[in-house]
Amino acid sequence: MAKSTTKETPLMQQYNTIKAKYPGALLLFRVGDFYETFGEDAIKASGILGIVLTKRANGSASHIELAGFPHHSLETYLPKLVRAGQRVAICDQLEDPKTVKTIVKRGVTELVTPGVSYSDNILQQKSNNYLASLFFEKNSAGIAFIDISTGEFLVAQGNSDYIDKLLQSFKPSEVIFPKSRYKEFTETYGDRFYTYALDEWAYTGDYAYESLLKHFEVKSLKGFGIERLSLAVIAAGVALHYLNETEHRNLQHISSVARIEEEKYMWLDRFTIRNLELIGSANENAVTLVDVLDHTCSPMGARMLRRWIIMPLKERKPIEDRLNVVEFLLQNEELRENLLQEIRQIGDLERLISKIGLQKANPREVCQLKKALYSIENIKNYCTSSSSESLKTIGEQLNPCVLIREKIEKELHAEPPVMIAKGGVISSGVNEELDRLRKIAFGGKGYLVEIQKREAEATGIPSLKVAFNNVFGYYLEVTNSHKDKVPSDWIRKQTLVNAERYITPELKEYEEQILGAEEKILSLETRLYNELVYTLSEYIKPIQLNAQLTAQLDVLLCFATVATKNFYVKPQITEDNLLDIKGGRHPVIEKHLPVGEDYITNDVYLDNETQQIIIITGPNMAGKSALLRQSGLIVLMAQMGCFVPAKEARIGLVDKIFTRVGASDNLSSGESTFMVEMNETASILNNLSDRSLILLDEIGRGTSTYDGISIAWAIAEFLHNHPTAKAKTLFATHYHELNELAGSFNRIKNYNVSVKEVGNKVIFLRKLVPGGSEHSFGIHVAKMAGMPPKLINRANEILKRLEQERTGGEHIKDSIKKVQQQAYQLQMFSIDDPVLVKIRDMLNNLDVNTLTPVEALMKLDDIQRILKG
Ligand SMILES: Nc1ncnc2c1ncn2[C@@H]1O[C@H](COP(=O)(O)OP(=O)(O)OP(=O)(O)O)[C@@H](O)[C@H]1O
Repeated sequence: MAKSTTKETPLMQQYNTIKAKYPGALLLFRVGDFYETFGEDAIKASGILGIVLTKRANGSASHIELAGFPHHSLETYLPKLVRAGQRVAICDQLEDPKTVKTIVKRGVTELVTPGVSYSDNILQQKSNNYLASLFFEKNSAGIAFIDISTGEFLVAQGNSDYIDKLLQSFKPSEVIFPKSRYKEFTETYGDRFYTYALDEWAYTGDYAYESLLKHFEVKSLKGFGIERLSLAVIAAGVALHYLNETEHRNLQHISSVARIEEEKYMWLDRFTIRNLELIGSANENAVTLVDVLDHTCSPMGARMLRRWIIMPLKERKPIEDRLNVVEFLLQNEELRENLLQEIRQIGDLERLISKIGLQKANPREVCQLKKALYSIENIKNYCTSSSSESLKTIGEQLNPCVLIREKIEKELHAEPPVMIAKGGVISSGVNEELDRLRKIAFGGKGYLVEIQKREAEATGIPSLKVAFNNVFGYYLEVTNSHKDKVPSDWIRKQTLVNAERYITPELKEYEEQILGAEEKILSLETRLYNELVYTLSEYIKPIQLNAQLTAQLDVLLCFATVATKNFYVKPQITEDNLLDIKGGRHPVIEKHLPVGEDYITNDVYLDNETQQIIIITGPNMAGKSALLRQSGLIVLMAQMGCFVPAKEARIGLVDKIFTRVGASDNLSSGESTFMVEMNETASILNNLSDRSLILLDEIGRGTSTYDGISIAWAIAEFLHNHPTAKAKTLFATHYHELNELAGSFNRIKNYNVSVKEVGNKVIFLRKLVPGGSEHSFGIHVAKMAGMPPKLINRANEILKRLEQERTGGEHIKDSIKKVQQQAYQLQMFSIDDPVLVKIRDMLNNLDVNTLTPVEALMKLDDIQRILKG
């Protein structure tokens, strides 16, 4: 902003005072019918919104940048600013400009940030929009998640692994923490979150505790079960403090706070969430599990489905309850259809009731609430009259809130406008004064005709006319021929060529009434409407419960739908320590195979006694990763309460799923990805339990072959010999050397994903069969990738040679040297071809002993490029 050298205008003084109160926020400053931005804000806003940037004088010797848009476009522009990562303070005029002579009072009415927003245009319908508040001490941290658009408020406390996992699962749109902890935060949790750091003073136990007591109007937090979580309480208190700071004061819809009950949910570490591609993927275009499963028909259901996916259960009873309802719904198609039809009518009841709490609901939304409550009543009837105990329980808890439904029905116009200013919101018969004013304002014509008729008769002027103009309002017009009949108390206002215009006290009084009536109607309707919304806000809790139960039903119905669509079966949940999947499929890959290809089903059996660890070898592209992931997904789906893609599945409850995928060297990142891989693997080994499922995909491939084999070997051995936790493990690897493990450890078994060699070709059978596999077929994959035939032939020769040498007990290094020496004699490397000389030199310079498979492939790629010129 250009510095002012002279006195600022009063408007800019007011602007600067307000701007200073909201550091870091872009201030939208209401001036008349526009929201204006100034200085740096204007530069930013014009860039993000593509609106014109102008300059205007600010005092006599300076200028300031300016960009603005009409106030009614706020809903269009605000989301763009917030999505671009801006915190936006909306500054409104707090009094009617018509009623004040000096500068109108202004103040910020809302500070919208990525994590604190309830506008439909900013929020994604199917995802929650969480603000995470984090407070950490040395080894542990407290976290609170708040979604102001739905009223959810959750807290947890634990070590950084747990907090990290929660951040990955809940994907908050914004994370707040104490200012001094910025470095620590990014070091521990990464730099991918939108963050905002707050002053330290808010982070005190007493202040936070008091804020919570005050908000919930309680004497202690015992009722919420969070009293002892001192760090989480601080995080939660600061979350409320932040909402207050962002000018969100009507928070009755945040009606309770709950602890995330760690002991109820399966532990999915962050790699599992990412690697199994549950609700998102590094690759934006990838299809994820939620894309396949989501057949919900309400936004609340869609959001709940996402929560169920990232938080599968680990207690048998609630899982079976869900599965039984899905089974019941599957068997009762008519009920299913009826329920679906009603849920579709309900809309986003959860966010709607939040808006009522925030006093931001518009008349049409209140009308929608009424419709939703009718559907709730129908759902209640369907559920209570069904023969499923679980559905009956849901039905009994649903509350159609008949009293308020009737109140809305009676007081609100059946089809109200979105904006209250349009009028016609409150029905007639609700308020006598409103009815009277409406009669005056809208019944005017009849009244005027009556006056005209009466006066015409009284004066004997048949051509008497009542009309209106802007100069002196309503008047009576008399043609010159009748002028003499005009009564003496009429006041002449205008003389025309052929006529004269008069006003009377009666007309004047009537006119004032009409003009005042419209304004009065608007303010009366607004008052009555606000009173109605206020009454509704007393029903937040039962309506939130309705929303939650409907969402639950929606997800269960969705599970029934996908089960029929995708031929899933009901899994058997047991307390045994085994996994027995027959004919399992990958729920996502099976939906996206090329036309004509079928997904090959596979059996996987694991237990803690005989077959705890399976080493899966097989060529590249055989389907090892798919098999690992499908096993993880089937367990996860079963414990969500969903049917599974298999012929049969017996799932002994799993408490944690860990996934690790060997790092593919990321040369550009500069960090040792192998080191990262080892760190991550170490964290699994420290958190094992007897009911854990571990999926290891090519662990160790990020280093040289022998290192890799040794580490993979040691990990398998460790898992097998762990004194307390016989974690079930699927271990996919390229190293067939690991097949030797089965000889020494009785619970390690070898399997391979089979292929058939026909002549020089490999056909992928994709069946998991007992026994190890002989070789990797990596060269075959190189051929499929289109490498030159000469090169492929040579690679085959080298391979054969190496295998022969190794079976003769020779060291791999020596074998490679021999192969290199022989290379000179081969025709392919005829010395005078400069291209081939270059390739020869490249190969000679390779240190095969430390070469990783990825580097080898990259070298092959280089060679191919050289050959192609
Ligand atoms: N059971 C199956 N039925 C049909 N197609 C499958 C099956 N399993 C895998 N595929 C297909 O094969 C492709 C390769 O599978 P996957 O990535 O699991 O192989 P991989 O053995 O892990 O290979 P690499 O060792 O190269 O990582 C998959 O993308 C999928 O399209």
